Amino acid sequence: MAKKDRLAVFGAGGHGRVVADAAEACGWNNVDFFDDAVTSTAHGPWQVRGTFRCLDERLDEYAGVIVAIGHNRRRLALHDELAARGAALVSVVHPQAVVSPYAVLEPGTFIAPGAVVCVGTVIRRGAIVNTGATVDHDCTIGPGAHIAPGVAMSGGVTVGECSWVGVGAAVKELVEIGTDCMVGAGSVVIRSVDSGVTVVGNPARPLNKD
Ligand SMILES: CC(=O)SCCNC(=O)CCNC(=O)[C@H](O)C(C)(C)COP(=O)(O)OP(=O)(O)OC[C@H]1O[C@@H](n2cnc3c(N)ncnc32)[C@H](O)[C@@H]1OP(=O)(O)O
Repeated sequence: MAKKDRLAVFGAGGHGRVVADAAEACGWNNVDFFDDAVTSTAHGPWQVRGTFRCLDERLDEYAGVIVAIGHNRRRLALHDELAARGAALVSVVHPQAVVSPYAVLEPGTFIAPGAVVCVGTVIRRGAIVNTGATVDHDCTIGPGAHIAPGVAMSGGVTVGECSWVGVGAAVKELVEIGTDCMVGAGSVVIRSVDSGVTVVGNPARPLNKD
């Protein structure tokens, strides 16, 4: 495998380490972290090279940049800011993910090991399809959305911007999940979900905390 040199990962948390690990597995040489909160320079096998400002000053040194922050809105905002500054935003697809050649991955997406992305599906910028999640045919996963580990998504599902489908959830075909939604862990979504709503359970219903 030809090595690609060098990748900057913004966000030195747990998700960032998963992305760095996958990046090495798919051929990136020299993976560096940047983070505004983490002060230590050693980060497991990797180094934290500085803050967002440091990254901004060194964008020319990186053939690839990806934002790997768990918070969906923040990840998407930083992705867009880096795009405006001319960063070479890339996707990272683990070699043990299966992605149809007839799927579209926009820049800044992360596809984790064991994930499956089927024909006709579009994964918009900054979205995550996490470990072992399956996204079947003709789905649209919105900008900054997160499909958590083990989700089973049927065909033709739409997930809006920055929504989070929780670990192990199942989503019926053609369901539309709005923007900034939260689908609880293990939920079974059989009806569309309005924007901004959290749903849980089987069948999934809005979570009313009153
Ligand atoms: C690599 C990674 O680690 S990726 C991370 C993956 N993690 C996830 O996917 C987490 C998904 N998050 C959840 O499921 C959360 O429980 C949420 C967001 C749905 C709710 O969280 P909170 O707002 O903190 O709700 P809270 O814990 O207070 O629970 C409120 C009520 O909802 C219930 N509830 C919470 N989550 C669920 C769920 N997934 N399914 C069914 N009921 C649930 C609780 O039992 C509680 O009910 P009660 O009032 O009768 O006791």
